[in-house]
Amino acid sequence: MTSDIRPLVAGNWKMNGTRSSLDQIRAIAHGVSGPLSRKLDALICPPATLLYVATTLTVDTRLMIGAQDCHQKARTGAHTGDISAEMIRDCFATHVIVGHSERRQEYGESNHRVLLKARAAYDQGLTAIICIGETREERAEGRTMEVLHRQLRGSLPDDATAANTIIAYEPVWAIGTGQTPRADEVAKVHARIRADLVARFGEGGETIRLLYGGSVNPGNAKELLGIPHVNGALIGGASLKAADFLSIYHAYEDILSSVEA
Ligand SMILES: O=C(CO)COP(=O)(O)O
Repeated sequence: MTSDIRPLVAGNWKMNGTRSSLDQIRAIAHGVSGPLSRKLDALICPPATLLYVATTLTVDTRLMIGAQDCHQKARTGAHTGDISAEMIRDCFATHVIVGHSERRQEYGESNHRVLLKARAAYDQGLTAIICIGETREERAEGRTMEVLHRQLRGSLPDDATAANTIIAYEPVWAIGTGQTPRADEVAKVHARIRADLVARFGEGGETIRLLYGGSVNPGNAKELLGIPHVNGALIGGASLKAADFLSIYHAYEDILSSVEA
């Protein structure tokens, strides 16, 4: 991690969570509202069905709530089944994930569509968490950096800033598999993403948060989150249980105190 960027621990609940899961949201909100919250942000992205109730439950806490996707049209229209950035804002959510590999794969979302979705998020004052990542095949062919460069160039609007954008590097082969890249590989990729952002956005690119996602769990969090240029995590499975999410969140206690020492 880089000491001058405030880290973020974020959970993506994907297609999980019903009303009975609200206890987990409550417990997470309680757990992230202690002294560590002065140095660290926390976000949960529940399914859209729980969005409004989740923001209502967490209104006076340090836990932020985000959505998992939005339509590329920011406000309203004839798009059956879709949710707009305006609707997300109307639920008092502050963030939205766009371009997750599950959406890129299941719905054929292109880089350009992801860019339009990010713009829709900006239009409504939301922070877009833009996901990029290589597949197992692309990695095996040694094309990781090329793929990430193309995704970054194609998915990020020209007016991306540290205030409206977070990048999540999620190797597709690491999602839900229990496999993660080695620490030196994550370090190399994040350094390249940072360099890419600085080349395009200048000084503004230096402070856009870079999250790592893919099989982050309480056992590997300290190692992954301590890597240079890793400014937090986007957690899938391990964010569903408050105890696991909070254990990852608390991995930052040691990391932040060693940075300060
Ligand atoms: O896709 C992810 C978060 O967006 C990562 O999922 P897992 O943590 O379950 O591997």
